[in-house]
Amino acid sequence: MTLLDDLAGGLVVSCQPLPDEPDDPMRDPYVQARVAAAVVRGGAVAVRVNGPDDVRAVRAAVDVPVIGLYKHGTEGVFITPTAAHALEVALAGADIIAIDATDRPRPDGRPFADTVRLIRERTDALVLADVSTTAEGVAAVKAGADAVATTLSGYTPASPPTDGPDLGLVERLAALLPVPVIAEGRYRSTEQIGRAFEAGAHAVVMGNAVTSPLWITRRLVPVTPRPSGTSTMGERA
Ligand SMILES: CC(=O)N[C@H](C=O)[C@@H](O)[C@H](O)[C@H](O)COP(=O)(O)O
Repeated sequence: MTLLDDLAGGLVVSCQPLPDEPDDPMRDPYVQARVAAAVVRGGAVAVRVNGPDDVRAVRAAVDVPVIGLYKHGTEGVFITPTAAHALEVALAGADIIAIDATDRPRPDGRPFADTVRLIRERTDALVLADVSTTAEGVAAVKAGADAVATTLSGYTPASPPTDGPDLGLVERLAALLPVPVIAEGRYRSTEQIGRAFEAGAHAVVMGNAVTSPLWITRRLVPVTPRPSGTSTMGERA
């Protein structure tokens, strides 16, 4: 039994501010901890959280596994790109560390397998390999990953962008790998969640569609007759 058994058949909710929005008002560890507490109350079996400050705050607020990552930059390998980032997020209280396991060069020059080894030596955390292709998933398991997630499909040169989730990748990985496969990336509906479990997912991660008021509102406003930015409030001063 590992912590990954706690995730089986469940919904994991990613509690993160928008990465490309420095002014996202949700960018605050206290806020993310309240969001995490709310999704756990709603039935989330685990939460996925970015950065040591948010991981620390969320860890103190919930009693489910915390999947921690540490985003650095927005280009190339940016999800927990180095062993140092991984160790820092483990120290902050993450039970499972999500790490980019694509075959692209890593900023510290250390192969993914080395990072996994170091995490094993220095922490009790499990390793979740974020991948974008089937081959990367297979390589990540060879390198020692405890679980594989489809997080990066659609965000690397090896995986063309799509509107919806990459259910095909979930199916291929689940058929091939001896470790849990976590479906992540652009899940927006109950129907998609069901299809991921049919494809063999161990758990499904949903992010912005649950936890980002900014992201959700920006998708709703364009279908209203009144475009945003037309308030008269500013004129009343
Ligand atoms: C590619 C990348 O950086 N993905 C990140 C991974 O941690 C997050 O930015 C996503 O919000 C999360 O994975 C889930 O989000 P959604 O369910 O909205 O796709």
